[in-house]
Amino acid sequence: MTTIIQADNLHKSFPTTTAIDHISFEVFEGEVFGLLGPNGSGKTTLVRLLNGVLTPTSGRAYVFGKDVTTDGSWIRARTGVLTETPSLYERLTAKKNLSFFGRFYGITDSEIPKRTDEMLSLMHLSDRADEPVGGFSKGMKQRLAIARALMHDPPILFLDEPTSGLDPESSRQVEDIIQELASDEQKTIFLCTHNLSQAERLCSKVAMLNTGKILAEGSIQDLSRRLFSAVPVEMELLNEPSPAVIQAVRNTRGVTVDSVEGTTILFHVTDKELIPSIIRAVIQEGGDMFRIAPQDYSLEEIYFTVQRQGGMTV
Ligand SMILES: Nc1ncnc2c1ncn2[C@@H]1O[C@H](COP(=O)(O)OP(=O)(O)OP(=O)(O)O)[C@@H](O)[C@H]1O
Repeated sequence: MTTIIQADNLHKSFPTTTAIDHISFEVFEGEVFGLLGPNGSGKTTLVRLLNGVLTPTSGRAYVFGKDVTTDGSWIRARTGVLTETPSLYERLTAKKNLSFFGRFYGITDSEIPKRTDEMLSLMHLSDRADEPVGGFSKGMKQRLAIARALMHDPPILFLDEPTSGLDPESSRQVEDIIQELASDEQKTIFLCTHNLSQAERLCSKVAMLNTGKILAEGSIQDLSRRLFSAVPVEMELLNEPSPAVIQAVRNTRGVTVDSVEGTTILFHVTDKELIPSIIRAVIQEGGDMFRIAPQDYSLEEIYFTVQRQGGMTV
């Protein structure tokens, strides 16, 4: 796995606040990395540091191995940034907006029409290309702003709350685009969001930021394994389980039975890998297994547990 972004004890203080407090993390190529945190936790400051727009007070950060402090313009030529309030020229058409920003990014006049058409098509805006942006819906403006950030074909995209203020349908459309950019175009995506279910759908890894500190970082599976010592499992049988079947589940290593409700046994197991041995034990005792479902912890459960604990203890 190639490291694309690396922060090493990165720290940023303003005269009266510490915005980023000695954080370290890595983002790999093609990842959708979610930066989660409440308002004022330091997300925007971190994006600005990683793009070389702000200088760290101490510590280091590298993008493609280049130091953000000394190689900001080299880095910015390879990143696309969508800020929380994307500024588009309302009186210009979608096409003219993209052409304008394309020129700004140094795309040659001969390449601009092709690139503009590609971007409008990727964002499902081709049929509105010649209309002024002032008449666009919020969702359309947001897709155009993503297109703008992609004009120079950057391998990394920083998206700050890309679906804030959008209705569920437009949000889903933007999420689908983000997913396509990562899977089909191999873009590395750094997604700042408050939206936990969105992060759960999109991100391969998340970092939880609070008052400038990373409280936890990892994939959702990794975080749940580290936070919770057992996986909840629901096992449904065709008929009510016999005492022998219940005992067989109870006797399997790593299992704690919580309750038996009709045809369903609810239990916790210390490791998902023990599930096949539970299935074997039930079948051996003549249980007619109908369904077994290990329940994953949601990102919301993980997030609030981490916030309550003030960080990961393991
Ligand atoms: N230029 C600045 N000068 C002084 N303080 C700043 C500056 N920029 C950010 N801060 C402070 O740093 C902290 C982190 O702010 P930041 O904007 O990075 O948070 P955020 O997580 O992006 O918030 P939001 O979700 O509301 O956008 C806040 O306390 C903020 O007031």
